[in-house]
Amino acid sequence: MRRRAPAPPVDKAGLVAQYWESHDEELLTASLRKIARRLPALVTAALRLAWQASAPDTVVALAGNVLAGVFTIYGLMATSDVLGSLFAAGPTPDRVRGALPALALVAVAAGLRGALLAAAGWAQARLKPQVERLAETRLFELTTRVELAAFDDDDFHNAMRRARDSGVPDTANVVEATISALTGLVGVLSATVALGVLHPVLMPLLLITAVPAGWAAVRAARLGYQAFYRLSAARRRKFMLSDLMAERLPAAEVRAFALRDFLLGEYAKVADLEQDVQLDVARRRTGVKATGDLLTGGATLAVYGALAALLAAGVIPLAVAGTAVLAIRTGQSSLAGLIQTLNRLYEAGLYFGDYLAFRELAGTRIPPDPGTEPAGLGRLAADRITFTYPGAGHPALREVSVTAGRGEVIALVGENGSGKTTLAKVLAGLYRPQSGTIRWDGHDLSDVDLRRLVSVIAQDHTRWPLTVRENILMGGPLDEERLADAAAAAGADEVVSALPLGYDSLLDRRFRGGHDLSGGQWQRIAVARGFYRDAELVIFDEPTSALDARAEHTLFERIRKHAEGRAIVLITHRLASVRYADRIYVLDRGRVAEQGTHAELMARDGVYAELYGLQAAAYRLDEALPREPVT
Ligand SMILES: Nc1ncnc2c1ncn2[C@@H]1O[C@H](COP(=O)(O)OP(=O)(O)OP(=O)(O)O)[C@@H](O)[C@H]1O
Repeated sequence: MRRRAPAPPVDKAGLVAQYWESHDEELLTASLRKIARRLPALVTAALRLAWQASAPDTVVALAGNVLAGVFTIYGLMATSDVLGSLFAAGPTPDRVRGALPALALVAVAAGLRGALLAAAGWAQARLKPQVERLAETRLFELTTRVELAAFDDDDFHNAMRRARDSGVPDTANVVEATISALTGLVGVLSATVALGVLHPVLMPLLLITAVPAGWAAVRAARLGYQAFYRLSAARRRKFMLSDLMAERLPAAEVRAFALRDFLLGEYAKVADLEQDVQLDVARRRTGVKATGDLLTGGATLAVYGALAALLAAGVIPLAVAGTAVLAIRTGQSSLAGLIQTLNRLYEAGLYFGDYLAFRELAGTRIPPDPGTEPAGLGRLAADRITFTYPGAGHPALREVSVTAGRGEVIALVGENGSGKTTLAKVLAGLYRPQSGTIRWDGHDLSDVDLRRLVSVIAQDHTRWPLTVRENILMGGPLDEERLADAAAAAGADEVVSALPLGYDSLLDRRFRGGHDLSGGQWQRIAVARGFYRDAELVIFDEPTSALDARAEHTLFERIRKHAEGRAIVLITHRLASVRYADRIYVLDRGRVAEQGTHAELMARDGVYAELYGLQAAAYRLDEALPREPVT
């Protein structure tokens, strides 16, 4: 069974919250207890990922921090000995001399602690890019493997965007925060152990001073999330406005419709709101920090009072009291840091959770392993196939049967939305029909590996931001002769010869030296891609929609020749160009309404004849118009 992600929450304005905002409320309301409950699972998952990214770096990062903690305790104990010698009775030079061995130990402990922390810090820094890379690679391994239909499922899509935009970056943050939390924990434990060894009564003193600092850290973090939450709708609008003002695609319309002042005005409104909220947060955070500092000051006073009382009562000697002050300071900063880190870990953990959940979800959408690759294609036969897009109310294809044999050109025609593109994608194995069968020389389509045998020139083909050569080869091996033939067949050779670097020209204006092409020129490159691939089944989905009349005529001729030794499925609205097709299927609202050769369909005088007649009449009308220029 497929797992569906929970429905996105709806915000106060009635808008469906965006995928990047889904955790804001959770962050806003998370209690320390809730944070603590989630931590073990989070830490385990983070450490597992860190281990997979680099076992040696994980070991060094963890062991370095733990050992540094041991040396902190050791250093504090040695400090106590130093103070004990200094505060002992006797002449000062003797006391100093007596303190020297312990002082040397303090220096050694500090040096080793520093070295261990440096090694752990280095390992931690090395882990970050490795974890990020691993997380990203795993994500893309899945996004490129899941069935195409998953991309039509908006729950899947949202889960993927969340995992990609926040999950991957926060994966490294979770690992980093886990190790930092461990560092903080070791720091707190070391100080606590040191205090306990000095005198058990000293242990609670650490808590007294740490609580206000911890409270201030959590409160300040909450205020930050609240601002983030309050600004979520504004941020969404700001993203949209910044895209409109600083992206290439809308740039022409921004100028043509004189939208500059309007957009800047809208932007100012959002920016004002954002600024107000941020200033408000800054003011409240300062208040929280001041209160925290004040309370910490009070608590410190109380601790010193307690120490003085213990000293006066003879419970602890002066040297122990001095060391206790140091230990409390060490523990205090570790504890404040630890609480902050746990907060960070929890926040990053929510997005990391999304990443893990997406990986699980994507695992359920991976098609079964394809079988063996057939040697060639004799006949492809679809029998009464029905296909409904995920979430769609009605089928895009109903009980459709078509066949395409080697050496044949079959044409799919019909009005917009009649199901031509959907049928082509189903025949190519990109979508699996819910019922009916498709057989490739008798083998069910799901049992054969078609990846190298089918070529689809999509109607909405991608304008790959790569070089011309890469756009045509699409990762395939280079065969210069075939490349030249494919480019010539598609009319892309003319495009290439006009570019300064020929096949090496980069087709992306966002990079230096990049070029852009006209719609028709892009289409020629896309068609060349289809010709270059030595496929058994080639699907051309409106390959001439952007071509001029001459190029269109030539291309249809080439497609016809290309059918030798393979099967061609051609989708087009130019009915004059399908006259030569071996079979024409006329689709109407997802069904095959008519089929046959051009002559048969004309004789039938049905939908095809009507559409053909309309197009022909338009040309005849045009021919009948006066040729003199209109004055
Ligand atoms: N990804 C999708 N998700 C849901 N419905 C879709 C999707 N793609 C297409 N449809 C719907 O399926 C039906 C068939 O669409 P299809 O693209 O196959 O039509 P077509 O005959 O190729 O149209 P055109 O001539 O405009 O290219 C339409 O009702 C369309 O709205």
